[in-house]
Amino acid sequence: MTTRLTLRRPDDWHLHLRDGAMLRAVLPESARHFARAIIMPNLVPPVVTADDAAAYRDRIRAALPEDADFTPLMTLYLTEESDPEDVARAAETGLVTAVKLYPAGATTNSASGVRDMDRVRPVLERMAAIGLPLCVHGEVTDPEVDIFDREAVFIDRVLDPLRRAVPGLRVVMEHLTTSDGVDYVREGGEDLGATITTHHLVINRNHLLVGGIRPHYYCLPVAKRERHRLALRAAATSGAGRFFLGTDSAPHPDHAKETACGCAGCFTATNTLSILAEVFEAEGALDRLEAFTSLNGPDFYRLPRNTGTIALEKGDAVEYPAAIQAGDDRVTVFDPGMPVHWRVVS
Ligand SMILES: NC(=O)N[C@@H](CC(=O)O)C(=O)O
Ligand SMILES: [Zn+2]
Ligand SMILES: [Zn+2]
Repeated sequence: MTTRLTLRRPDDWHLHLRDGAMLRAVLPESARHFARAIIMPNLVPPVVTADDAAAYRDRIRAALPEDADFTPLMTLYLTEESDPEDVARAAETGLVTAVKLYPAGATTNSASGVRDMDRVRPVLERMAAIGLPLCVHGEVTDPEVDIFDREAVFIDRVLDPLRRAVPGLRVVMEHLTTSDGVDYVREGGEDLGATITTHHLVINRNHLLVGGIRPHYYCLPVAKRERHRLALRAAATSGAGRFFLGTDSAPHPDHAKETACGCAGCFTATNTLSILAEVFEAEGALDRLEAFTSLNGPDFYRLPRNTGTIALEKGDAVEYPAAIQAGDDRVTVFDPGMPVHWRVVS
């Protein structure tokens, strides 16, 4: 029985760090284990221009613990006013690693997102020309479409037409939640990748709704049926190259989640690696964990793999805090609902 696991240092290809006191509270939780992370730009106001991204990167660097070895990979929030020149310059100087598409109204802080895809075509064409990836929150916002179908409908109505209209555009489907998404990525060729979160490998919609509504399991895209969770587990543990970890760790103060209209987002930075090791072990795929956490992502993004390593050991159930404190706010840590036995030891 394997009881020790050494992995190349992992990266998180989808992370929300927020700003201010929240940033200072959550950043060490990611920097402890991850070498790099794609930093989501959905602040209020959003990170739209190269100048915004440089200022946010500097605030993140300033909030890092002194001994941390962590590189934020910045993104720009795509709006209908985004300037192709500004985006291209930000990419060419190495300031940004990707651009993020939020359909307007699809998720937390997406009000400035895109309504009409035709209006962002010049930016997307420029991105295709320089190889700058587009990270996509893949849900339609049409009120007629059932929330459990929004990812599948997005693929048909928006993503597939977009990829045909802008050949060569490199796309990451963020936080996949359906077997439809898994199939589309499998068949999508080398310019299409996908992140999968830790929590979507663990919960289905029953966890959210059975026996009482559980706001800390509410995230977007919302967890789906069990068969979709199983498809995600199969994809993540397959070792297949274009699936990689993006935790989508998305902290909200407890008071904003435990309320009549609660925010979407699960905070998983603290215990993600322990949970993932448990999941991969259960699938008989511990030998493929490194591909998911540490190899496939940099390969897709055409960045060097990390050189350092991280070690996990299996033992008694790991104890981690139920919540962390962010200024005056409490932020509940994702509860996988099962004991996890793998702890990060170095
Ligand atoms: N995933 C979530 O449920 N929430 C994210 C936004 C997002 O990634 O869609 C957040 O910023 O809180
Ligand atoms: Zn999203
Ligand atoms: Zn997110």
